[in-house]
Amino acid sequence: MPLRLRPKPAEFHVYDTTLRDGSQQEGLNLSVTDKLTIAGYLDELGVSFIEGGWPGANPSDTSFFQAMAHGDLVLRNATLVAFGFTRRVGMRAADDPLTAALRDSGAPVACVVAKSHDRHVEQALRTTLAENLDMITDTVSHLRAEGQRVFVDCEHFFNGFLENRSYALECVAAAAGAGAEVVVLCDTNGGMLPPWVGEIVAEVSELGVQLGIHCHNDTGCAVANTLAAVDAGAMHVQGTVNGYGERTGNADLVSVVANLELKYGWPLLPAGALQEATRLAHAIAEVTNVPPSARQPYVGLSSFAHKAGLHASAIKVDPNLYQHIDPAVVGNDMRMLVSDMAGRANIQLKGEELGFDLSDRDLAARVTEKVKEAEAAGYTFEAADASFELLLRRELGDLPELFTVHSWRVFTQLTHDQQTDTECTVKITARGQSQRVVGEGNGPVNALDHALQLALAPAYPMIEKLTLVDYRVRILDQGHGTDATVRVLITTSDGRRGWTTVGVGQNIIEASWEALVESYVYGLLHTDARVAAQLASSPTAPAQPVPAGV
Ligand SMILES: CC(=O)SCCNC(=O)CCNC(=O)[C@H](O)C(C)(C)COP(=O)(O)OP(=O)(O)OC[C@H]1O[C@@H](n2cnc3c(N)ncnc32)[C@H](O)[C@@H]1OP(=O)(O)O
Ligand SMILES: CC(=O)C(=O)O
Repeated sequence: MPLRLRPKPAEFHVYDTTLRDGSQQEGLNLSVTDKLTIAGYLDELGVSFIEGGWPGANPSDTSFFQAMAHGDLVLRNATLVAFGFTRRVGMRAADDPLTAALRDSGAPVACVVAKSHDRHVEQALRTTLAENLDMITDTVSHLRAEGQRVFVDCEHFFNGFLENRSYALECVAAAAGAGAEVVVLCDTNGGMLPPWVGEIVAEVSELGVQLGIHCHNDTGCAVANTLAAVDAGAMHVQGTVNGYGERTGNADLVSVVANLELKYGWPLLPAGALQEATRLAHAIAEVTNVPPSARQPYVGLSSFAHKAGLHASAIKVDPNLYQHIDPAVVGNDMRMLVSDMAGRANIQLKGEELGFDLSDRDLAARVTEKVKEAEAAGYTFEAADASFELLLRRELGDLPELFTVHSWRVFTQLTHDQQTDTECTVKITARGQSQRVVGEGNGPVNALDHALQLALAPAYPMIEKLTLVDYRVRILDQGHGTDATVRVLITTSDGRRGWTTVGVGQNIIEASWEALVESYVYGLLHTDARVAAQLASSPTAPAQPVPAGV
């Protein structure tokens, strides 16, 4: 059925405010270097405008604009924007130091935030409605006369429109009349819903002014509200990468753009740039140090992860049966999850992903059964791809015995000087060499890890390159207190990539040991040249082994 879609306007702006509104998010703090790095990524993504911050408001924003003017980063796609507010009450724009900071920022565009809600003018600015209109006109005219392009963000526009429609419209008209290229209608408190935004934007469009939209996500509708505004005539969308921003954040610009490119069919970014969206969104998250949400639309780790057996069985026939787009279009990947909800198809597809042929229905059914039994006992393979591969290899008879553990023991004591020290003894045979080794550590897992490494190093010297990088414990049967069953997930790295293994037990040390041993077995299989050669000569060797990542 053909859907109603607005044709792309002749001019359309993708405006990013990650560096300004995004950095208003609680816990998100950017240095000048961070800002330059993020600006580089945004430019690579190909947004039309990058709002760099508020020059004059704080030293790091001022320095950022100085660094940009100095050529520390040269933008290839985007135009830099400096953000600020209208001149102060009772001043001339030409005399206001913050207007001067905008003018002198070196940015070709200034985005000026203006009050457009009468109550805000009277209560927050504590001035008259007429003075606020003059502040808008004076500031925009001054900056235009000084040669800057000007956009105006009308703060609290939607609430203002609902309370005093004619005044809100007067603010838009004043901005446009003074030379603002785009007047951006802001849902500053984020309380709007798509039908309201659509209706109001359509009505404001009648002024014949180029309109933009800036939405916050307080109703969970920031992206939907942005699209409603676009449908009603907006030609400029503001948002932030990963939806960063004040309170619940801003419209996620990647979702907005992906929707417009892929659903509306509007080319907005340079050719090929959307395919970099997942990489760039994650790279930006690395700089902001805010863990990316796995469930983020389009670019999240789970955006194309399939868990349910029914889904996988259809995906085996055609991935599009359970996906709204091809993940590659946004640079993401389909992932098959293995869990107790898996059917044969999940296991076959996951096996294929790892390079194993599980087309044999009986074999796939056997592995599925094993997975379900293990998951019922508390194991989880969704988060532990490496343990799933080992389970698969065991079932295929394709797991050589790399070492035999005869015994292990852990001993923690409080010393006379009130320190605890922990010692672990393991007895292991590896490549025909039997050893009894003692490892020390600051706790039992650390000591087990040291002892295991020491015991394996003579037979497998490369084991020293493997490091435990993450350790997570979870109680499975809450309410059992200290005799509960626990699940341990361990992530190990060889310096280039990581993998996760799982152990389960009523004894936390036993569960840790299991996960630890699995992590070293997996590590040796994938990093020790002699083990790899041994595997390659095995009759059930996978066609092209693909290491599982974390
Ligand atoms: C909706 C938004 O998110 S807009 C972006 C908001 N971002 C920020 O506020 C971050 C950067 N802000 C700052 O560093 C500071 O607030 C500054 C430098 C801008 C101003 O600092 P101060 O001079 O100490 O003022 P303060 O922050 O306490 O109050 C804001 C002042 O601006 C006035 N003001 C608010 N909006 C506007 C506006 N659109 N135009 C002109 N003046 C305004 C307020 O009435 C208040 O005036 P007052 O000092 O006479 O009370
Ligand atoms: C301008 C802005 O950030 C807002 O109104 O939310």
